[in-house]
Amino acid sequence: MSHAHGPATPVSSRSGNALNGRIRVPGDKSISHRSMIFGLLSIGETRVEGLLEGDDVLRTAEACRALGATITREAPGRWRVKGVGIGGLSEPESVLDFGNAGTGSRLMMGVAGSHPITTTFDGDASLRKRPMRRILDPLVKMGVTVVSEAEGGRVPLTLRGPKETLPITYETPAASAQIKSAILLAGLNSPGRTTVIEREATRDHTERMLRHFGATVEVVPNGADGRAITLQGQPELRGTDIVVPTDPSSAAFPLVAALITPGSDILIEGVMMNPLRTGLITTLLEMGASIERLNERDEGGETVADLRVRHSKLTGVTVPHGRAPAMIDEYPILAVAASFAEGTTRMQGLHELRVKESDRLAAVAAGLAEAGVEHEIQGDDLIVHGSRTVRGGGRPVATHLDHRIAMSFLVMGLATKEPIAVDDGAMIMTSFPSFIPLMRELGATIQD
Ligand SMILES: O=C(O)C1=C[C@@H](OP(=O)(O)O)[C@@H](O)[C@H](O)C1
Ligand SMILES: C=C(OP(=O)(O)O)C(=O)O
Repeated sequence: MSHAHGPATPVSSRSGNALNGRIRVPGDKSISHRSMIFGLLSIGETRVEGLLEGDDVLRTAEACRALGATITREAPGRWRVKGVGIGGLSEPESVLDFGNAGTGSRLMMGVAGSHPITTTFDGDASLRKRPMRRILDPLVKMGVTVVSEAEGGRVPLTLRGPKETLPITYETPAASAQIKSAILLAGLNSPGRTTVIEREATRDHTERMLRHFGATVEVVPNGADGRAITLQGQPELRGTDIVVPTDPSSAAFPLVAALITPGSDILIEGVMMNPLRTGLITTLLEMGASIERLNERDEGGETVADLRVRHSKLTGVTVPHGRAPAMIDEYPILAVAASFAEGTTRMQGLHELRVKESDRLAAVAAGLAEAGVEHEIQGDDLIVHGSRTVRGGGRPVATHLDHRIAMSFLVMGLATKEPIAVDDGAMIMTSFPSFIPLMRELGATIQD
């Protein structure tokens, strides 16, 4: 598998073996990005175990270096970050290139934008299409100047931070942990209290890590599903140890592969079970999946469990919009599971999928069409009419620089009558570099 920015790498998968064995997927991408960022903003040394060494996270590490951190890799997954502390960032000498990474770029806009330096952000063709207004709007309220931006508030864009960042109270316009986190990270370099109000709770890794590094954060409920998060600005963050739990969004691929491949019985070790990340498991259990949570324990401040997953007869369900934040990255792979379920699965309210690495609603629908799966898009709902046997075949699925589209359809091909090809597997490097070897270890037939 080539580097994420090399030439397109076609990959295909075919059915054959049942999946068996025991694997551990890499560290969580959200926590890995944040480990580098909090390391940069701390005084002293942060030691990280289990860092995801995917392209997205490596870009964030590079950006943290450009802003003054000293970062060393001691062994696979074991990294050290010597920080400069809040207020101590230096102006980068060149453009910060975030590649494919929405999380890295958006969180770092909050970090760098809140410092009196000028910083330019850029990325690949996918990142250049993604909306950044959602981050720029609150940052402008905090006193940040948008020196330049590509049309429609996109990268490449340049920010200049104010002498003193203003604290704000801000209700996020979309259920997005990236918006919330960018504001809270900017609030770190502001003298007052910064409050983010979310109508629906999103992943809380930033809040947890703020506390872990010594900041004071108050979280109060807001309505039935929301939260108000208040940060006291200008704390002294102290470097600390982080053990990165494994990524449930990566575990989702072998998990669904085992559910749809007859005869399969696998164990995925130590998967993070943060309740704001387990919407896919909730949904699959409702569909009749055999997933056992074994040996629950604490790792690095998060509950983790070993998941035993067996081939299962799935049934279609309705997935309410309110569950979307807890499984936002898992809809492509859920659509694959739904293709093999008896009956109809209706996934409601997926507008945020349109602004990911690709328009995931459109990309999933196009892939399902190639594989002969009946489906519809109604407004922001994706409806999949499943069947216990799925044809597969068709032309190579267009992945549009989107790792999750690539991995989802490679998983599908493990259980279809005809093989499935994707036009480019290179982007898998952004979040799950060991995807193909791990799947092969379980017995999957994947060719690149
Ligand atoms: O904060 C994070 O680490 C992430 C938040 C989500 O994005 P949004 O905030 O855009 O929903 C998710 O899709 C992304 O993979 C990681
Ligand atoms: C949406 C994703 O990531 P990001 O926004 O960081 O590019 C993802 O990994 O599915």
